[in-house]
Amino acid sequence: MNDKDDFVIREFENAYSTLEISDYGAHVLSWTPQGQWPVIWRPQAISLQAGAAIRGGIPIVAPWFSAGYRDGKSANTSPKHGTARISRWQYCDYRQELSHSSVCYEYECVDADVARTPLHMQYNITFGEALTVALKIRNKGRAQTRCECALHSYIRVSDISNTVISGLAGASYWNAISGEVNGIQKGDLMLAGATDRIYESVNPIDIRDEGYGRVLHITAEGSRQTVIWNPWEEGARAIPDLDACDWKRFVCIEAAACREHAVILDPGEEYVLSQTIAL
Ligand SMILES: O=P(O)(O)OC[C@H]1O[C@H](O)[C@H](O)[C@@H](O)[C@@H]1O
Repeated sequence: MNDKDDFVIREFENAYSTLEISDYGAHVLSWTPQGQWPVIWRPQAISLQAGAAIRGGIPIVAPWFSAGYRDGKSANTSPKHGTARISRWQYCDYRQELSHSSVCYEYECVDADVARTPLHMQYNITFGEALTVALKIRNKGRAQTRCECALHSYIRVSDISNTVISGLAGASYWNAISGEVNGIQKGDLMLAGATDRIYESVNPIDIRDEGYGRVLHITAEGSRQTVIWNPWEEGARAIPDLDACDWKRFVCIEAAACREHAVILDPGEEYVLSQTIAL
């Protein structure tokens, strides 16, 4: 296989929306409902490089989150956020129905966090009036294993300072920046600085965006936590693929099963994590 095969980008369109997806990482790059601003944010120039993660879109984080987690604390596993987002996935299928279309990818992963048990991953992307991404993970090995995963969606907003995130009120969170363990979300969330929080909540989330005059509804299934991330101005400077003001144009809302809520899979067992984004 040569580099050209690794970096295939596919574009799909139906009566309701358009979708762009890269075989490398099975990475949704953008999703745009007809007549709307894009809902999934992507940088203007996508940088595709073997071994490097694509910025924006929906990175698939698996089979570990961040540097992994073991014995009650962060581990030191590399690459960050697992191998799924920096591997070529097998494009399997495209189907068009009346109300939606779907795309399917598969990936054989041999880098499970514990016991190096092989995992079979299947990823289904369904788009129409809404977008649903569903990651199915099956333990193909003979031993029990654990894995972490997240659907790391970059949600496009007109301006992060005018964006109201609701649905998390009362939830406790781990603040990965300050290290605070039991923060409690008071009311709606409006970001005012670098944010990296893992909420103990799987409640539906609404994103109210005055600039675009719309509310996005985000729901998840199989999820155990919700991660909210934005690097803010200074953090964004350290990220090569972001232009100067890009950080204002997205907030990452991630459906996740990570850290102490990692998924334990017996041989042959399956787990599905999905996220749906609708207007
Ligand atoms: O820059 P990346 O490797 O894509 O990670 C981006 C971010 O992903 C998640 O939201 C994590 O909670 C953050 O700690 C991390 O910085």
